[in-house]
Amino acid sequence: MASSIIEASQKHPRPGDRTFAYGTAGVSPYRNLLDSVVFRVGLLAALRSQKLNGKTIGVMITASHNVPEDNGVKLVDPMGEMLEASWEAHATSLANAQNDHELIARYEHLISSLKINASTPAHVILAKDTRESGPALVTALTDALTSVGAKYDDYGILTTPQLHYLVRCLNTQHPPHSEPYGVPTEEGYYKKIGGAYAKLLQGKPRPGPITVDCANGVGAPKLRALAEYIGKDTGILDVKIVNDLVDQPSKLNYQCGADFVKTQQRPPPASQASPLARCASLDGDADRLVYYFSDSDGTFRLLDGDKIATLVASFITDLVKSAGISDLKVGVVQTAYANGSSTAYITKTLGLPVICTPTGVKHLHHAATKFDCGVYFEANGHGTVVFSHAAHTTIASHSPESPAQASALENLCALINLINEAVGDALSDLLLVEVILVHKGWGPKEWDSTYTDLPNRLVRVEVKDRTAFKTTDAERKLVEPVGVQEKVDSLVGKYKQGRAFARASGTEDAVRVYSEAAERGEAEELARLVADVVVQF
Ligand SMILES: CC(=O)N[C@H]1[C@@H](OP(=O)(O)O)O[C@H](CO)[C@@H](O)[C@@H]1O
Ligand SMILES: [Mg+2]
Repeated sequence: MASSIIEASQKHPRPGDRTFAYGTAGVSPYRNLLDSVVFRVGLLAALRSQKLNGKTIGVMITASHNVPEDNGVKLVDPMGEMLEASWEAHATSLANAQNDHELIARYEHLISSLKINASTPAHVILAKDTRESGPALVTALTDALTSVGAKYDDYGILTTPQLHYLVRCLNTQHPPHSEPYGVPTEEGYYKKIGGAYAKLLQGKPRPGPITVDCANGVGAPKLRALAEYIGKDTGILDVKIVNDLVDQPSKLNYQCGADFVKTQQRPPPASQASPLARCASLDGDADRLVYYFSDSDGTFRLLDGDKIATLVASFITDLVKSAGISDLKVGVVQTAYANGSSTAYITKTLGLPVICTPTGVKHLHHAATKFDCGVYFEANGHGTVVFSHAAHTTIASHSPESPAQASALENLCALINLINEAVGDALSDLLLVEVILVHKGWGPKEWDSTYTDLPNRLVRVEVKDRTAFKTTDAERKLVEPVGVQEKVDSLVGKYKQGRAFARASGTEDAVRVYSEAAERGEAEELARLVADVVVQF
């Protein structure tokens, strides 16, 4: 084994003195440096599969919303979740081995310390987004898998959530799973969520046209395929796709996409919709979604992950109640970046519990499993709903006592099929929002008016050493460097409805400062002052 790994690894040498880290979004984003990392992540994927008795592990090659020249890689665990946190360090360890000798030593150390039976057959599935560097990185990955004798299936170009879906389907085909999550094919994905969407819209008015900005990425062909599956003639998914230049890789995420819209607080130039028309943007690998529209007076209105979370949580709460089910706990999970107004709306108006976790969907996902119906979204539009085992069995075995309850129950079952429980999924979330707006009889303005966002500001601060910034309380308070938090607190105290925090980014070499206040000018000022404090330290 060692000799075949070395022989393959020699084709994917480690570049100079770079240090890689497996973090919030896998190893990402890196430019031209990822070949050896992907090779080594491939070795780890096979080990992960062997450790879990041959369960299928996913490898996705993408750098999401980042610039086209970057790329990244992440692993998907058997139920479609992010790689278990304790294994991130193993990925980092293999990625940073200085030479092949050290690589083999670390690989063999993992086998012995994790008690892996090296003769267990491994199975890995892989996919990539539309980046130009994708095919070469797939070669690095498959070279690694071949060198350790792992079986693999290459699914070509997919959205990140489609790969998560496939992993979950493949690992739920047999007992102890009572039924497979779905058919493990791309078509099976469209059939499952498209079918649930059509069911939820039966007898309802059509949603009307929606403009979807696909960030010039993989979302464009996949949304088109989904719309085709749902059927043009049914007229229930009338999408106008913009930013679909998939054959021009340099356009990926350029002046478009969910991250552009959220951070710039403006529509992508290519998305020209009339006032009050629904618009949405996906990111480069289609796991984030934001909505927006322009008001009658032309003002841009953003409906971000917080607005999606509140919409979904309120709909599920109503549906559970209408179905006559009383013992399911619905809750929402957010991060510190959630707008304070959304948190107040969830607790006070919707009467639901909220959990705040550190940034990164793996934290949110995990916390959401504490509820029967756990709705989680990052403000940037990445999120989904997870249903507990109890929720699945209660809903499946519930006997309705009236036609109204029966219809609510049917909708609840269809809703579960519409939602991608494995991971936040822009295509599934898009259909989900469309369904809810139809059921509520709302346009984007009614949805937007549920609560008013507090003016806020997010700034990126360059510092010498971001690791000096250590936080507690779901990243809302700094414990190091000592003394910074007191300064932040005294600034925040001066602003009406003021809130601010600073934390080291997990994906970029910077500290992020977030602020909110009652007035726009105050939020801006607060962010600036907190950023000054950060720079001083
Ligand atoms: C403020 C913000 O949007 N942070 C993003 C960003 O994390 P940072 O740790 O802030 O760099 O990238 C993560 C991965 O995509 C995403 O989960 C997170 O929400
Ligand atoms: Mg993404």
